[in-house]
Parts: sequence; structure tokens; C-alpha cells
Amino acid sequence: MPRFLQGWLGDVVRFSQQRPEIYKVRQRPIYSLRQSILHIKGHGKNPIIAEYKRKSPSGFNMDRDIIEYVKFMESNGVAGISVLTEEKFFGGSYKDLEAVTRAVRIPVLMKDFIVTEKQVNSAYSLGADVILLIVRVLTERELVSLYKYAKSYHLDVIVEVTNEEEIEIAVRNNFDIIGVNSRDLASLDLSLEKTKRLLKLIPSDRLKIAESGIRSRDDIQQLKEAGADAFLIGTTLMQDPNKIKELV
Ligand SMILES: O=P(O)(O)OC[C@@H](O)[C@@H](O)c1c[nH]c2ccccc12
Repeated sequence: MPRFLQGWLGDVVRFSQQRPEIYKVRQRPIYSLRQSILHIKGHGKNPIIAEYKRKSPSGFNMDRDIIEYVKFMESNGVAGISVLTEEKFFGGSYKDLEAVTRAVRIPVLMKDFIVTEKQVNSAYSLGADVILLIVRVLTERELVSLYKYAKSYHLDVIVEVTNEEEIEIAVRNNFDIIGVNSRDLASLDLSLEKTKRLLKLIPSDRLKIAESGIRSRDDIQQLKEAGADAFLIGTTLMQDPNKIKELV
């Protein structure tokens, strides 16, 4: 049973537990997010994961052609695409994910509140290459179990943290890709300063992804200096996709 959660987080987890499973024979090879990030970094560019989302509990609301957006991002050399598939609070869908995995040949992250193996099965079936496991909503036992289950499909897993205690859990379980979310999912508070501090607590042998609130090249530069290897950006790029040209 996931952690006891109140408010919208509790709702989204209960909703996710009921999510119907998609079972299809996967048609798509698996693209490695780790390799994509290291390749782009090796060429002196910023590895950016461009996110497609229609809305969020923090008040974001926007619609734009999903395939046009992801193809534009792919053509501008992003390391990967993140697709919100959570329906209730983010306006996402599995249909969006499948359309994107059919359209691009770079790593695709299924961005959702994964709390069941059914959701991992759906991610794999729909062609996703990466899933997100959020420490804030899972017990440590569930986290380890779902991580191993996803790795059995050879998927990459981003384990998301927002404080020191959660970093401790991620580090001691040897999770290899750690995302630091500048937005606290419970309070919705946003702080890049907190993220810069947290990034320094993560060992350099882990791949580190800074998530949320990134608006400029300067934000990227400061997060990079704090140890981030890659940058997950949604709002800034959904509002103005051309910004990718100055950020990548
Ligand atoms: O729109 P922003 O501030 O660039 O944030 C993108 C992404 O980091 C954010 O949507 C996110 C990070 N972790 C999540 C977990 C669930 C849902 C959403 C998220």
C-alpha cells in the first residue's frame, strides 16, 4: 500500500491504483535515456528532456499539437521526451503516450504516478523507454519492488526525490538515475535553490536530472554547476517551444 497521503496526492494515487492495464505486444526498440544524456553531454550540449503536459495542479493550462511539439523537440536535439499520462490532474492519457512513441526515435518517459505493476506493463506495451518512480508516494519496499520490475523489462527508471530523506533512500538502494524535483508535490512550493543544495548530496556515479521550474540558460548553468547532468523542462517549452534553441 503506498504511503498515507492527503489532499490531491492521495487522490491521484488512489486514481492510479484503479488505472486499467494496457497490454500490447511492444513494437518499438528500447532507447536508452542514459546513453542519450551522456552522448549529448559528450558533445558539449545540454541534455534536455522536453515535457508535454496540458495542465497541472500548480495552475498550468495549455493545449498544443502534441506530435508537432515532440517532433520539433526531437529535431532540436533533446535527450528525450516526457509525456504526462496522468488523466485526472494533468489531462494526460495513454493515447498521448502511444502517439508519441510512434512518432519519435528518442527516449520517451511515461510521466505518471506509478504505484502498480500494471502501470509498468502499460508503459512497456505503449513503447515508453523510461518510467518515473516518486519516492514521496511509495514505501521503500514498493519502490525497490517496482524498480526491479521495471528493470526486468530493461526500462530506465528515474527515481524522483525532493528532500534529504528521500535522497538517502535513493542512494542506499543504488538507483542509478535520480531526478530532483524543485517542486514539492504536496505543497506545490517551487525552489531551485533547494535543488542546487540537494544535487550536491547525490554521489557523482548516479545520473542526476533537475526537474521543474527551469526557465533559462542561466538556470541550467547554475544547476549544472551544482551537479545536474540533465534537465526536465515542461512549462517553459510548452509556452514557447522555440526556447529550446537557446537552452539545448
Ligand atoms: O513545468 P515544469 O516546471 O518545467 O516542470 C516539469 C516537470 O518537472 C513536472 O511536470 C514534474 C516533475 N515531476 C513530476 C511528477 C508528476 C507530475 C509532474 C511532474
